[in-house]
Amino acid sequence: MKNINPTTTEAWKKLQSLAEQKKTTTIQSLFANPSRYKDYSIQFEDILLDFSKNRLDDEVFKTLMDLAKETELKSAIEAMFSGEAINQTENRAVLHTALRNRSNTPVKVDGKDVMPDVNAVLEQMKKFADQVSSGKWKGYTDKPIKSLVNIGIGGSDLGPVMVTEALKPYQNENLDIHFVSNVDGTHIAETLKKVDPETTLFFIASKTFTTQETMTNAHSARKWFLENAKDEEAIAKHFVALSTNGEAVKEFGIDPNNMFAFWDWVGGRYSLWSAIGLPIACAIGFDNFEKLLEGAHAMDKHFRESDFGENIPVILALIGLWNTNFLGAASEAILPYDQYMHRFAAYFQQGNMESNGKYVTRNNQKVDYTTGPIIWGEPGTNGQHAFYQLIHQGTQLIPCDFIAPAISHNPVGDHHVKLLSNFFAQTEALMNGKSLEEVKAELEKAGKSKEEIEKLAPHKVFEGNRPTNSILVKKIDPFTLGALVAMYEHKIFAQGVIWNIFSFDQWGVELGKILAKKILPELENDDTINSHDSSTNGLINAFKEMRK
Ligand SMILES: O=P(O)(O)OC[C@H]1O[C@H](O)[C@H](O)[C@@H](O)[C@@H]1O
Repeated sequence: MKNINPTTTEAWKKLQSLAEQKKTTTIQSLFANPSRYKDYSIQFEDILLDFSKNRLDDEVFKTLMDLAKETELKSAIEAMFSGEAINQTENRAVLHTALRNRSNTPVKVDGKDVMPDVNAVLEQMKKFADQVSSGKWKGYTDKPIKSLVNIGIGGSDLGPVMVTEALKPYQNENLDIHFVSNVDGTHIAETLKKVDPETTLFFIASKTFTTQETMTNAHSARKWFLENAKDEEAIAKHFVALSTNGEAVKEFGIDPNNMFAFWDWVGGRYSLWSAIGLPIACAIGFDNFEKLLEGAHAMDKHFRESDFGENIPVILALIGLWNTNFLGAASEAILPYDQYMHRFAAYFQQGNMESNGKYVTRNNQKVDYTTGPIIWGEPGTNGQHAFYQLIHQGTQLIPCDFIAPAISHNPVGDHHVKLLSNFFAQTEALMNGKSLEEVKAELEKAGKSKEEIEKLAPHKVFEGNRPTNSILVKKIDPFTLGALVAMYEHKIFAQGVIWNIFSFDQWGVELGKILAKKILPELENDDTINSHDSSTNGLINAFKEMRK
C-alpha cells in the first residue's frame, strides 16, 4: 500500500473549498432535483442504501470519488484481498475475506494457499456444531448439551454476541447461550448460576490465549466445573478452545482435538467468520452460519469488483470522510430499528474505533487531519427517548445510519409499522427540521399569546440539514446480516486507506494492560504504595484502606 498524505491530493483541496462554498446549501434544497433519490440510492441483494439525505451534490460526490482514486484505494483493496502483508506494524496479511471465500479461489500468504486450511477448520466446525445441535455431543453424565458459554473478550466476544443476538430467531430451541467477557467476577458468577455443569459446553475464545480477562474467567469456569465433575477427564467433553495458540491451549488442558484453529492473518475484531464463530454455528446451526459467510462473500465481491460510484462500502466510507474531515463531525451514530440488533453498534465500536482510532500515518508521522470518528448508538426507538434530542438540536453534527428490516421476525399487531413510521420520520425530520415561521404559526394556531410565542418559539425550532443514511433491508436473516457486517468492515478499511493509517493493529490498547500488570501485585499486599504519582498512590492506598 502506498503512502499518500490525503491532504496533499487535488481532491482534498477541492473538497475543502467545496465545503466552504456550499456551506449554505441545504440537503432539502438538493431535492429540487427530481431524480435525487434515484441517483443517490443503491440496491444490493436485499439491501437498499439511500444516501440522498446527505450534504452532498454531484460535484462533491465526484470529487470524493477522485479522492479515492488519488489515494489509490483500488490497489489497496487488491492488496488486502490478495494477501499482501498490509498490516505492516505486525507484518501480517489481513484475510478475513478468505474465511468466507465461498468461491474457493486460491488465496496465497507467502506463496501458500490458505483455502485448504480454512476449509478444513470449517469442516471440523460443521461436524462439531452438528453434534452439539443434534444432541449427539454428550456431557460427562451422558446428557446432551443444553448451555453454551463463550468466554472471550473484544473480538472474541463481541462478534459472537452481536450475531447470536441479531439472529436469535434462528437459534436452536434446545440450546441457550451465554457470554462471559468482563474480568469482574460478577460476570462469570452470575452466568454459572444459570447453567448446569453436566450440560454446559465452554468455548474458550482467545486469539492469543493469553488475554488476562479470558484466562481468568476460563480458569474459574474450569475450577467450578471440576468441583462438580471431580474428574479431569471430563474436561474434554465440556471445554473447547478457539485460538491461534496451540501451545497455550494444550497447557490449559484442552484436548487438541477440541481446538479450532485460526491464523495470525485474522484480526480479533474481524474474527467472527473464523473458529471464533463456532458458538454461532452451534447456536443457529452450521447451515445458517454458512449463509452468514455467503452474505459477507457477496459483499466482498461487490466491494472488490464494483466501480466506486456504485460501490456501497466505498460510498459509505467517502460520505463518512466528507462529514468528518470537511463538515466537522466528530462522531457517527449507528441506529438499528431492530431489537435483535441491539449489540450492532457496540460491535462496530470496536470495529471502527480500534481500527481507525490512530494518529500516526503509514509514513510514521503525526496526522494533521481528523481520523476515525467516535461510534455509538442504540436501537430505535429507545434512542429517540434518550439521546435524539442532541442529534436534533445539539451543537454537534452527528451523521446517523438508520437501519431497518421491512419484514419483522415478530409480526405482532401493528408494532412493525409503528416502528418503521419512526424510522422514516426521523430522517425526514433531521433533514427538513422546522423553521421559526412554522413554529410560530403552530403556536398561534394553538391559541398561545404573543408573549408565550416569543418565549417558546426559539426552543421549538429544528435547524434540520442533519445528514443521514438509510439502510432498509428485506429481513435480518443470516445472509443479509453477513453482507451488512462486511459492508461496514470494508467501509472502515477504505477510510483507513484514505486516512493513510494502519487499520489492522491496535497498539493503543497495550499501555493500560502493562500498567495493570504492574499494579496487580501492589494490590495483593498490605504495604503503603508510593511508586506512582500522588493521585494513583492515593487511590490505591484508599482502596486498600476501604477493604480493611
Ligand atoms: O482474542 P484475544 O487474543 O483474547 O484478544 C481479545 C481482544 O483483546 C485485545 O486487547 C485487542 O484489543 C482486541 O482486538 C482483541 O479482540
